[in-house]
Amino acid sequence: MKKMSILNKLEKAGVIAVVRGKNKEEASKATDAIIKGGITGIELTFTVPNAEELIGELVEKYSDREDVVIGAGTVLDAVTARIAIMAGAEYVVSPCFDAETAEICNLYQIPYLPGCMTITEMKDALKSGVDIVKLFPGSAFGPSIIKAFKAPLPQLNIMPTGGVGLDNLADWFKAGVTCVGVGGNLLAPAAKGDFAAVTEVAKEYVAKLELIKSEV
Ligand SMILES: O=C[C@H](O)COP(=O)(O)O
Repeated sequence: MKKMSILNKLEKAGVIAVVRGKNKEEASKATDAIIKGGITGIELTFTVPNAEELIGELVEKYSDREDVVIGAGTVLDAVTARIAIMAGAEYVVSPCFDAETAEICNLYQIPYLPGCMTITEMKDALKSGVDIVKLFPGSAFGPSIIKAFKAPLPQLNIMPTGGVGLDNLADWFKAGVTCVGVGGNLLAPAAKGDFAAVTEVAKEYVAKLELIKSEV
């Protein structure tokens, strides 16, 4: 089943790179640099101008890479979700939960990862067929919150995003998250045009993740 396969790829990727950029070219080069560094989860955000074009290009470019999973981020409504899905996005991420976006993702059997901060939002997301919630912003809580959320909702898969970096990666995974979203801490050199540095930082995340997974 395609949806399950995408969810499995997200879990296996562990780190999902939240790609922003001032234009399509910067975001494209940053994505290539991240994948070159070994990170296989890409969330191409709709704050990038013409994001849907780039999603289509990236899906095509990495079509022979079974491990690479390319989704759309900062999707605020169902119209944008449909545009992203038609462009080839394999999953959809929002900063907040939107029931209509969940419906359109369910229609096409595409995983929807909405931003949630409360038990009520998480419960509503689960009832709408969501498989992984994005705890956003993760920096507002910290890893210790995972145990508290999972006490009443042990079935919840959580992807914290916002403030996740090399310094707290292990703590999040030890707390029981399914995967994490990482933006600024990974992509900072891209804004200065240093894509080789992005690759090096990505390699550090991959190495750390391997170590964490061998310990968890
Ligand atoms: O939507 C996600 C955020 O933009 C990523 O947050 P971050 O840059 O703190 O990792």
